Amino acid sequence: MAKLSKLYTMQEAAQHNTSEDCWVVIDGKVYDVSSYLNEHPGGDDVLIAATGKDATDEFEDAGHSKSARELMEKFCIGELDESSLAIPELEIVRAEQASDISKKIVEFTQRYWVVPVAVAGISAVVGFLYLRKK
Ligand code: HEM
Repeated sequence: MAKLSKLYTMQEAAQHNTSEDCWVVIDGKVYDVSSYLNEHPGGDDVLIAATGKDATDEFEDAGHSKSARELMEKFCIGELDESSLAIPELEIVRAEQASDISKKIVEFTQRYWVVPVAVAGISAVVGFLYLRKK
C-alpha cells in the first residue's frame, strides 16, 4: 500500500538549524536528527552545518555505510516539497522582468513623446485637408 508522507518546504526545514532542533534534507527526504546529534560519529557540527540546504552531496561524500543508511530511516519525518524550491526563484525573475519592461516603456515615452504627438498632428492636418477637398 502506498504510504502518505508529509511534505515540507525547504524554508520550513531550514528553520530547524540548532543543536536542540536539527533537520537535514538528503535525497528529497527530510530527517529530524535532533536526538542523534550527540551520537553522530561525524559530529554534531557537520549536521547543523548541513541544515537549510540539500545535503545529499555532503552525505554521499562522507561515504556512509549500509548500516548508517538503515539507521537514518528512523529519523525520516517526511519528504521535501520540490515545488517550494523553484517558486521563489521564478517569482523573483518575473518581478524583475516586469519592472524592467515597465521602466523601459516609461523611459521611451519620456524621451520620444514627440513621435506620437507628431503622428496625431499630421493625421489631423491630412484629415482636415481631405475633408475640405470633398
Ligand atoms: C540521518 C542522517 C545521518 C545519519 C543517520 C548518519 C550516520 C552516520 C554514521 C552511522 C556514521 C559512521 C560511519 C558509517 O557507518 O558510515 C557517520 C559518519 C559520518 N557522517 Fe553521518 N549521518 C547522517 C548525516 C550526515 C550528514 C548530513 C553529513 C554531512 C553533512 C554527515 C557526515 C558524516 C561524516 C563526515 C562521517 C565520518 C566520520 C568519520 O569517519 O570520521 N552525516 N554518519
